[in-house]
Amino acid sequence: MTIQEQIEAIREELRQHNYAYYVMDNPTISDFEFDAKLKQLQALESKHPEFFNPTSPTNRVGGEITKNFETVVHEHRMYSLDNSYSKEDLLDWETRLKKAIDGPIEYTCELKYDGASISITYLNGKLHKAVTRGDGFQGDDVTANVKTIKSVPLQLRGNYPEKFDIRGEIVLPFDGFIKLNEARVAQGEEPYRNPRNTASGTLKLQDSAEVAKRPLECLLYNLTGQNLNIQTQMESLNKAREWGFKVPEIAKKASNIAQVLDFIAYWDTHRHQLPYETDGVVIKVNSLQHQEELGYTAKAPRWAIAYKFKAEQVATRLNKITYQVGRTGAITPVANLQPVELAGTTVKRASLHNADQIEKLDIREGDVVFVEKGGEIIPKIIAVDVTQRPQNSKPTVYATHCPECQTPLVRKESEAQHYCPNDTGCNPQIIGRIQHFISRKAMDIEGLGGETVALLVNAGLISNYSDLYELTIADVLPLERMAQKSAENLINGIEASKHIPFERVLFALGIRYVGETVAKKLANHFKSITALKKASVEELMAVDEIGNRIAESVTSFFAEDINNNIVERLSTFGVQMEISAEKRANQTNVLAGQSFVVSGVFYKVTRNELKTLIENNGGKVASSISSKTNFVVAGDKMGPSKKEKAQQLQVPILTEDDFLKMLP
Ligand SMILES: NC(=O)c1ccc[n+]([C@@H]2O[C@H](COP(=O)([O-])OP(=O)(O)OC[C@H]3O[C@@H](n4cnc5c(N)ncnc54)[C@H](O)[C@@H]3O)[C@@H](O)[C@H]2O)c1
Ligand SMILES: [Zn+2]
Repeated sequence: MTIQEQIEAIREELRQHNYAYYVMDNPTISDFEFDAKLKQLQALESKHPEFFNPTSPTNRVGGEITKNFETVVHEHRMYSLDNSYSKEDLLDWETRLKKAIDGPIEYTCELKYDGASISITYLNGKLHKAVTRGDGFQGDDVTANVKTIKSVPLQLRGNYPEKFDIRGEIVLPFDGFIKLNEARVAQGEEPYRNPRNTASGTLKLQDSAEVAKRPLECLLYNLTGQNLNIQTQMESLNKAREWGFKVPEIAKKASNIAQVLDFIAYWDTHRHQLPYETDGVVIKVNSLQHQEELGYTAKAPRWAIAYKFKAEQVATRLNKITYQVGRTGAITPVANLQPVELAGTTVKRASLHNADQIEKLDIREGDVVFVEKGGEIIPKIIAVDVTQRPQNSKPTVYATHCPECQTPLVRKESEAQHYCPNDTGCNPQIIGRIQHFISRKAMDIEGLGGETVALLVNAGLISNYSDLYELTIADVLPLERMAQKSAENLINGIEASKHIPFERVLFALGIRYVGETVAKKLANHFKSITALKKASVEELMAVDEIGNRIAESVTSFFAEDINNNIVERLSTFGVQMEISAEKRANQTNVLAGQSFVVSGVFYKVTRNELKTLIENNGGKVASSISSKTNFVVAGDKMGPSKKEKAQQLQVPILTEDDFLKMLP
């Protein structure tokens, strides 16, 4: 390969990774590997300036726009940041600054929040538009989604300029990320990999109601605009905070690189106590006058630099690989480690994901492994120190049988995970399913906890959730730590759950891939378990947002006699197996197959009521106008760009009254 071909090959590879990372939110290599490749390219390009190309990943912001949202051109470009990894890098930067600026330079140090960049325009104190960074020149209009974030003000306070852009990072704090993943795992889905990609993926969901359920945060760090009458970066942070934005109080002024290094050293360890992910420090020249003099390169401001924290790593011994069985029978391999301190916690276990991962890294029991806590919450093994491998070491043979019930494991062709197929006879699956059934978002049975479920199963009192409804006080009294009062509470709690609405019962059944939202959709569409049971894969897939995977999972659930028997028993005990008469009275299918976009301010009903009306009558609500939109319901103050788009695509525009007449 010639040097030119080599350069082109790395450029192409990096473009692919940029696409996977920014557009698909599903990177296939680690950031560390990505940065190393980018550095390699930078080195080659600077040695061979004759092969300069303005579209090289070294000269461009990595993101792209998608086709799912309206494209908006940024009035002020959005840049990336140059990276530094050492004191030397920072001193080099300072030297470059001093060549351009006379006199003392003041810095601000801020944390580098790890999420997705956003630019929000405010007009006369009102949120006007929120746009992703995209390729830096233009991005996706995700206003509807950003408006669901509670910490983003829709109306500002105090003395704000008439027009400005504010930039920041949309992040998903750790606790929200963990809860989201617990819910996914409980539904038999693969957990999300890290908060950053999840935040970015959430921002690009089409359904803003779904976005509203995820606890995103928006942390702001930059004001951009004309005549803002602000002199320094520090002042802009303070102003933004006054106007009502969420601006972390962590930022600090520094008058030299030594003070910058103190800030870095402090946060390198203390950042682990923050509720959200950070991956470095951003150092900016404080004076906006100086910033203007320094300007920008093709990709980044010269007046700022990011210092990246090293992901913390330690070496420790892997004592044993064990296998866990989840509620849905999914098998997760777990590395049991020699306990070791990492990023402020003691790590004893690390996730091994699946068989492919173990094979790829050739991870073996007895190996010394490198464990990293990067973007992921659960530490992971990134490499094996083969030089320390014991002489008698043998490659890992992945479990062939369920560790709990000894049934041979199965693996579907397109899936990475192995499963124990013995769903009715495998203890953790039996217990897990009942635990899911009684959980807060499902049947919410008061007085019954996960541990008691395990006790009941192990005592042979129940073997599936329908058995709960036959329990008596006398049955449960002999259990460990069970008194008369708690036994009564338990039985009353089970009795009360007979009033839980059908959509939650459907979720409680624990059909794989049928989470809360899907259960609601299916319940509203089919209205009863009898109708749902009869539905074919095609009929299921005709429901909005129900794909093949869910449809097949539902039909195979009802193909099992044992499941039908359990459902039948629940029904005879009085558990709700259809939507309530009251709900049914408010529902029709007159808008079936029609897609609506709602825009503006309404008088007879609120915007949310309008959306509910559309959905209850079988219609679909979308957030942006496309060729698939059947009607736009326009209230007062509908945005001019929406109006234009509707006219351009010849989508009929209805008034509030026009729409209400469509309903029975
Ligand atoms: N694994 C992969 O395949 C892959 C692919 C592409 C990019 N990446 C990773 O993405 C990163 C590069 O992405 P990038 O171009 O967005 O650069 P970046 O994330 O390193 O830095 C720029 C961004 O930092 C953000 N930021 C956070 N806090 C800030 C603050 N206080 N002040 C100013 N900006 C702040 C801004 O959104 C800004 O756009 C690298 O870490 C790279 O490893 C990974
Ligand atoms: Zn099993």
